[in-house]
Amino acid sequence: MIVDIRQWKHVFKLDPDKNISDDALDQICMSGTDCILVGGSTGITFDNTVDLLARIRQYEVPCALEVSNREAIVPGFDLFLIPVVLNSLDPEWIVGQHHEALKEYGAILNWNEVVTEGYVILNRDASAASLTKANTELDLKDVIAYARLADKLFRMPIVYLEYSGRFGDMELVRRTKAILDDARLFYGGGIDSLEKAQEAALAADTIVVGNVIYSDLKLALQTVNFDRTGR
Ligand SMILES: CC(C)=CCC/C(C)=C/CC/C(C)=C/CC/C(C)=C/CC/C(C)=C/CC/C(C)=C/CC/C(C)=C/COP(=O)(O)OP(=O)(O)O
Ligand SMILES: O=P(O)(O)OC[C@@H](O)CO
Ligand SMILES: [Mg+2]
Repeated sequence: MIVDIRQWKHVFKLDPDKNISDDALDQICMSGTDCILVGGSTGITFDNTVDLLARIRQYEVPCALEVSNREAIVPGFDLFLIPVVLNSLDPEWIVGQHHEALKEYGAILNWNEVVTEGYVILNRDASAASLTKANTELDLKDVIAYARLADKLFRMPIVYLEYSGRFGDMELVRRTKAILDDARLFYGGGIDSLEKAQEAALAADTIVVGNVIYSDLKLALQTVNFDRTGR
Protein backbone atom coordinates (compact mmCIF):
# COMPACT_ATOMS: atom_id res chain seq x y z
CA MET A 1 0.00 0.00 0.00
CA ILE A 2 1.29 3.47 -0.87
CA VAL A 3 0.91 5.81 2.09
CA ASP A 4 1.45 9.53 2.00
CA ILE A 5 2.17 11.10 5.38
CA ARG A 6 1.31 14.50 3.93
CA GLN A 7 -2.35 13.45 3.81
CA TRP A 8 -2.50 12.47 7.47
CA LYS A 9 -4.46 14.79 9.74
CA HIS A 10 -5.31 12.32 12.49
CA VAL A 11 -3.40 9.29 13.67
CA PHE A 12 -4.11 6.80 16.45
CA LYS A 13 -1.00 5.46 18.20
CA LEU A 14 -1.45 1.93 19.54
CA ASP A 15 0.98 0.58 22.10
CA PRO A 16 1.85 -3.13 21.67
CA ASP A 17 2.60 -3.24 25.41
CA LYS A 18 -1.02 -2.43 26.27
CA ASN A 19 -4.11 -4.60 25.99
CA ILE A 20 -6.88 -3.72 23.60
CA SER A 21 -9.99 -5.84 23.04
CA ASP A 22 -11.05 -6.96 19.55
CA ASP A 23 -14.12 -4.76 19.80
CA ALA A 24 -12.10 -1.67 20.74
CA LEU A 25 -9.58 -2.37 17.99
CA ASP A 26 -12.41 -2.73 15.49
CA GLN A 27 -13.76 0.69 16.44
CA ILE A 28 -10.31 2.31 16.25
CA CYS A 29 -9.52 0.78 12.85
CA MET A 30 -12.96 1.70 11.44
CA SER A 31 -12.95 5.20 12.95
CA GLY A 32 -11.86 7.12 9.86
CA THR A 33 -8.40 7.90 11.22
CA ASP A 34 -5.74 8.32 8.55
CA CYS A 35 -3.29 5.79 9.96
CA ILE A 36 -2.65 3.46 12.87
CA LEU A 37 0.81 4.06 14.25
CA VAL A 38 2.20 1.21 16.31
CA GLY A 39 4.68 2.33 18.94
CA GLY A 40 5.55 3.07 22.52
CA SER A 41 8.64 3.85 24.51
CA THR A 42 8.83 0.85 26.86
CA GLY A 43 7.93 -2.86 26.84
CA ILE A 44 7.90 -3.16 23.05
CA THR A 45 8.93 -6.61 21.82
CA PHE A 46 8.98 -8.42 18.49
CA ASP A 47 6.17 -10.71 19.66
CA ASN A 48 3.76 -8.07 20.96
CA THR A 49 4.39 -5.98 17.80
CA VAL A 50 3.72 -8.92 15.44
CA ASP A 51 0.54 -9.78 17.35
CA LEU A 52 -0.81 -6.26 17.09
CA LEU A 53 0.12 -5.94 13.40
CA ALA A 54 -1.68 -9.19 12.57
CA ARG A 55 -4.83 -7.93 14.27
CA ILE A 56 -4.73 -4.52 12.56
CA ARG A 57 -4.16 -6.17 9.17
CA GLN A 58 -7.74 -7.44 9.22
CA TYR A 59 -8.65 -3.86 8.32
CA GLU A 60 -7.87 -1.65 5.35
CA VAL A 61 -6.53 1.28 7.38
CA PRO A 62 -2.84 2.08 6.71
CA CYS A 63 -0.52 0.88 9.45
CA ALA A 64 2.96 2.21 10.25
CA LEU A 65 5.56 1.13 12.78
CA GLU A 66 7.25 3.81 14.84
CA VAL A 67 10.48 1.99 15.61
CA SER A 68 11.55 2.39 19.22
CA ASN A 69 13.45 -0.81 19.81
CA ARG A 70 15.85 -2.66 17.49
CA GLU A 71 14.59 -6.03 18.72
CA ALA A 72 11.08 -5.14 17.57
CA ILE A 73 11.60 -4.26 13.91
CA VAL A 74 8.82 -6.28 12.31
CA PRO A 75 8.38 -6.55 8.52
CA GLY A 76 4.97 -6.03 6.92
CA PHE A 77 4.06 -2.49 7.90
CA ASP A 78 3.15 0.05 5.20
CA LEU A 79 5.74 2.49 6.52
CA PHE A 80 8.50 2.69 9.13
CA LEU A 81 8.81 5.91 11.11
CA ILE A 82 12.19 6.42 12.72
CA PRO A 83 12.37 8.78 15.72
CA VAL A 84 15.48 10.92 16.17
CA VAL A 85 15.29 12.75 19.50
CA LEU A 86 16.82 16.10 18.65
CA ASN A 87 16.82 17.33 22.26
CA SER A 88 18.31 14.17 23.73
CA LEU A 89 21.51 14.68 25.71
CA ASP A 90 22.58 11.15 24.79
CA PRO A 91 23.78 10.47 21.22
CA GLU A 92 22.38 6.96 21.58
CA TRP A 93 18.90 8.34 20.77
CA ILE A 94 20.05 10.69 18.01
CA VAL A 95 22.27 8.38 15.96
CA GLY A 96 23.49 5.50 18.19
CA GLN A 97 20.55 3.10 17.96
CA HIS A 98 20.11 4.03 14.32
CA HIS A 99 23.74 3.28 13.51
CA GLU A 100 23.43 -0.17 15.12
CA ALA A 101 20.15 -0.88 13.28
CA LEU A 102 21.64 0.08 9.92
CA LYS A 103 24.48 -2.40 10.40
CA GLU A 104 21.77 -5.05 10.28
CA TYR A 105 19.14 -3.61 7.94
CA GLY A 106 20.99 -0.94 5.94
CA ALA A 107 21.62 -3.05 2.83
CA ILE A 108 18.19 -4.67 2.64
CA LEU A 109 15.69 -2.06 3.57
CA ASN A 110 13.40 -0.31 1.14
CA TRP A 111 14.17 3.36 1.71
CA ASN A 112 10.84 4.39 0.18
CA GLU A 113 9.20 2.91 3.26
CA VAL A 114 11.37 4.76 5.76
CA VAL A 115 10.50 8.21 7.13
CA THR A 116 12.55 10.11 9.70
CA GLU A 117 10.87 12.01 12.53
CA GLY A 118 12.72 14.87 14.22
CA TYR A 119 11.35 14.53 17.76
CA VAL A 120 11.37 17.32 20.31
CA ILE A 121 10.17 15.90 23.64
CA LEU A 122 8.65 18.61 25.80
CA ASN A 123 7.02 16.80 28.73
CA ARG A 124 9.73 15.96 31.23
CA ASP A 125 7.42 13.44 32.95
CA ALA A 126 6.97 11.30 29.81
CA SER A 127 8.73 7.93 29.85
CA ALA A 128 10.24 8.80 26.47
CA ALA A 129 11.84 11.89 28.07
CA SER A 130 13.56 9.93 30.81
CA LEU A 131 14.53 7.06 28.51
CA THR A 132 16.21 9.39 26.04
CA LYS A 133 17.54 11.91 28.60
CA ALA A 134 15.75 14.70 26.78
CA ASN A 135 16.42 18.28 27.78
CA THR A 136 12.84 19.45 28.09
CA GLU A 137 13.69 22.90 29.51
CA LEU A 138 13.27 24.62 26.17
CA ASP A 139 11.81 27.99 25.23
CA LEU A 140 10.17 28.89 21.92
CA LYS A 141 13.50 29.94 20.40
CA ASP A 142 15.04 26.57 21.25
CA VAL A 143 12.11 24.65 19.80
CA ILE A 144 12.11 26.69 16.61
CA ALA A 145 15.84 26.12 16.20
CA TYR A 146 15.30 22.36 16.55
CA ALA A 147 12.45 22.54 14.05
CA ARG A 148 14.68 24.35 11.53
CA LEU A 149 17.43 21.87 12.18
CA ALA A 150 15.05 19.07 11.23
CA ASP A 151 13.34 20.85 8.33
CA LYS A 152 16.16 22.76 6.65
CA LEU A 153 19.47 21.31 7.83
CA PHE A 154 18.61 17.61 7.93
CA ARG A 155 15.58 17.73 5.61
CA MET A 156 13.53 15.47 7.81
CA PRO A 157 9.94 15.06 6.57
CA ILE A 158 8.41 15.21 10.07
CA VAL A 159 8.95 17.47 13.08
CA TYR A 160 7.22 15.83 16.05
CA LEU A 161 6.40 17.96 19.10
CA GLU A 162 5.89 15.32 21.77
CA TYR A 163 4.07 16.04 25.02
CA SER A 164 3.08 12.39 25.56
CA GLY A 165 0.71 12.24 28.56
CA ARG A 166 0.04 15.99 28.80
CA PHE A 167 -1.71 18.55 26.60
CA GLY A 168 0.92 20.99 25.39
CA ASP A 169 1.36 24.65 24.57
CA MET A 170 -0.69 25.23 21.40
CA GLU A 171 0.81 28.67 20.81
CA LEU A 172 4.26 27.07 20.67
CA VAL A 173 2.94 24.40 18.31
CA ARG A 174 1.34 27.00 16.05
CA ARG A 175 4.47 29.15 15.93
CA THR A 176 6.64 26.14 15.20
CA LYS A 177 4.42 25.05 12.34
CA ALA A 178 4.59 28.56 10.91
CA ILE A 179 8.36 28.40 10.31
CA LEU A 180 8.39 25.00 8.59
CA ASP A 181 8.82 24.97 4.82
CA ASP A 182 8.72 21.30 3.90
CA ALA A 183 8.43 19.20 7.03
CA ARG A 184 5.05 18.32 8.45
CA LEU A 185 4.35 19.17 12.05
CA PHE A 186 3.11 16.26 14.13
CA TYR A 187 1.70 17.05 17.54
CA GLY A 188 1.04 14.42 20.22
CA GLY A 189 0.16 14.59 23.89
CA GLY A 190 -2.92 14.66 26.07
CA ILE A 191 -5.57 14.86 23.35
CA ASP A 192 -8.53 13.35 25.19
CA SER A 193 -11.55 15.18 23.78
CA LEU A 194 -12.94 16.52 20.53
CA GLU A 195 -12.23 20.08 21.72
CA LYS A 196 -8.56 19.38 22.31
CA ALA A 197 -8.34 17.53 18.99
CA GLN A 198 -9.83 20.57 17.27
CA GLU A 199 -7.44 22.95 18.99
CA ALA A 200 -4.38 20.83 18.24
CA ALA A 201 -5.50 20.25 14.65
CA LEU A 202 -5.63 24.00 14.09
CA ALA A 203 -2.07 24.36 15.39
CA ALA A 204 -0.39 21.32 13.81
CA ASP A 205 -0.57 19.43 10.52
CA THR A 206 -1.14 16.01 12.06
CA ILE A 207 -2.44 15.13 15.51
CA VAL A 208 -1.53 11.90 17.28
CA VAL A 209 -3.87 10.37 19.84
CA GLY A 210 -2.56 7.64 22.16
CA ASN A 211 -3.30 7.16 25.86
CA VAL A 212 -7.00 8.04 25.80
CA ILE A 213 -7.65 4.96 23.64
CA TYR A 214 -6.89 2.92 26.75
CA SER A 215 -8.58 5.13 29.32
CA ASP A 216 -11.78 6.20 27.51
CA LEU A 217 -12.44 4.69 24.09
CA LYS A 218 -15.54 6.79 23.45
CA LEU A 219 -13.63 10.04 23.92
CA ALA A 220 -10.78 8.67 21.80
CA LEU A 221 -13.16 7.97 18.92
CA GLN A 222 -14.55 11.50 19.10
CA THR A 223 -11.10 12.98 18.40
CA VAL A 224 -11.43 11.91 14.76
CA ASN A 225 -14.39 14.22 14.24
CA PHE A 226 -12.73 17.63 14.25
CA ASP A 227 -13.58 20.06 11.52
CA ARG A 228 -11.01 19.63 8.74
CA THR A 229 -12.31 22.45 6.57
CA GLY A 230 -10.97 25.46 8.46
CA ARG A 231 -7.31 24.76 7.67
C1 LIG B 1 13.06 -6.09 7.07
C2 LIG B 1 12.54 -4.84 7.64
C3 LIG B 1 11.61 -4.93 8.72
C4 LIG B 1 12.97 -3.69 7.19
C5 LIG B 1 12.73 -2.40 7.82
C6 LIG B 1 13.85 -2.08 8.67
C7 LIG B 1 13.92 -0.70 9.15
C8 LIG B 1 12.79 0.23 9.00
C9 LIG B 1 15.03 -0.32 9.74
C10 LIG B 1 15.18 1.00 10.31
C11 LIG B 1 16.58 1.25 10.67
C12 LIG B 1 16.67 2.25 11.77
C13 LIG B 1 17.42 3.48 11.46
C14 LIG B 1 16.10 1.99 12.97
C15 LIG B 1 16.13 2.85 14.18
C16 LIG B 1 16.30 2.00 15.41
C17 LIG B 1 15.97 2.67 16.72
C18 LIG B 1 15.69 1.76 17.84
C19 LIG B 1 16.00 3.99 16.88
C20 LIG B 1 15.73 4.69 18.17
C21 LIG B 1 14.40 5.34 18.22
C22 LIG B 1 14.21 6.13 19.50
C23 LIG B 1 14.83 7.46 19.58
C24 LIG B 1 13.51 5.62 20.54
C25 LIG B 1 13.34 6.26 21.84
C26 LIG B 1 11.90 6.28 22.36
C27 LIG B 1 10.99 7.09 21.49
C28 LIG B 1 11.30 8.50 21.17
C29 LIG B 1 9.93 6.49 20.99
C30 LIG B 1 8.97 7.17 20.08
C31 LIG B 1 7.59 6.84 20.45
C32 LIG B 1 7.07 7.46 21.69
C33 LIG B 1 7.60 8.70 22.22
C34 LIG B 1 6.08 6.84 22.26
C35 LIG B 1 5.44 7.29 23.53
O1 LIG B 1 5.50 6.21 24.27
P1 LIG B 1 4.54 5.96 25.49
O2 LIG B 1 4.79 4.57 25.93
O3 LIG B 1 3.15 6.32 25.14
O4 LIG B 1 5.12 6.96 26.51
P2 LIG B 1 4.45 7.60 27.75
O5 LIG B 1 4.32 6.50 28.75
O6 LIG B 1 5.40 8.67 28.17
O7 LIG B 1 3.11 8.15 27.36
O1 LIG C 1 -0.52 9.27 24.51
P1 LIG C 1 -0.82 10.71 24.25
O2 LIG C 1 -0.66 11.60 25.43
O3 LIG C 1 -2.12 10.88 23.54
O4 LIG C 1 0.32 11.19 23.20
C1 LIG C 1 0.30 10.66 21.91
C2 LIG C 1 1.68 10.44 21.36
O5 LIG C 1 2.31 11.62 21.03
C3 LIG C 1 2.56 9.61 22.24
O6 LIG C 1 3.75 9.33 21.58
MG1 LIG D 1 1.38 6.35 25.49
